[in-house]
Amino acid sequence: MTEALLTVRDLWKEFDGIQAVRGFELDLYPGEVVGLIGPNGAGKSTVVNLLSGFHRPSRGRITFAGHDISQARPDRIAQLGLVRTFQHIRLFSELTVRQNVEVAAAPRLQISTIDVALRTRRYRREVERWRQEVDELLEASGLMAIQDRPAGVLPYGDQRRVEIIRALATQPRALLLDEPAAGMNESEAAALSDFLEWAQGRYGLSLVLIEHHLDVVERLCQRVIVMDQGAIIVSGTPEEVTQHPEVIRAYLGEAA
Ligand SMILES: Nc1ncnc2c1ncn2[C@@H]1O[C@H](COP(=O)(O)OP(=O)(O)OP(=O)(O)O)[C@@H](O)[C@H]1O
Repeated sequence: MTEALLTVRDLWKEFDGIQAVRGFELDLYPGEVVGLIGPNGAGKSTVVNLLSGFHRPSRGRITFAGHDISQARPDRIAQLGLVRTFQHIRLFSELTVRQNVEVAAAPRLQISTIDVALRTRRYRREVERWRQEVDELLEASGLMAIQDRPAGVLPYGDQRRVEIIRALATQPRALLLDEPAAGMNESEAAALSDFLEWAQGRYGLSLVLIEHHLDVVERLCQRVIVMDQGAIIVSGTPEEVTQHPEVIRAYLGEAA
């Protein structure tokens, strides 16, 4: 049987007496898309912060691709291929859309300073490959037409897409998306779902998706975990969880 890419066991996080995460567990398999939903303050972002090294667990064990990353720093975790996006967008606002993506893809260029100085064949080949990868991401995300606009002036939905393709440009094995469709209307959220579906298939990615748009979750996720007050209350297929009485009470009830 295939091994899980990411495993989380008995994960806890306490902030000044608040138990933000209580005993979270996860097995994320290669190519799997798992949704993480729950009302405000349920602990979803804290889980993503713990998995990506932005917070240290109070207790528990996180393993990614065979490495114990429970105490690892964000840059090390990203290097291993576990990459996250943020609920609050972080872009180089002065740079164009294209430059934002190019910067994210640049660390994977296999060239030395000598290659750069002498413009070797290797240099030209690598730069060509780099441009093609960036083109493909811009094309598939629908951002090619606005590639030369500064990222900071774009509408919110477009900035979110730039943030996601910046994450994809690092060629992660797993992506943690914290509310990628936040602030989007229904058609923008549907377009984002199309793009995420494409990206997931193209790169064989595993995804953990925190999302309040349930239509996005239902469409993309094979499995959904529902949190409330720091703990997992239900997990199952999207159909199972959205019909579960606990979920209707804790989450859908609140939304209604
Ligand atoms: N850095 C922090 N310091 C103190 N308390 C925090 C911190 N981060 C989160 N919390 C608390 O932990 C709990 C869980 O918050 P978290 O942001 O993880 O919830 P969430 O499910 O992501 O909510 P939302 O959907 O509103 O983003 C909340 O009570 C929150 O106030």
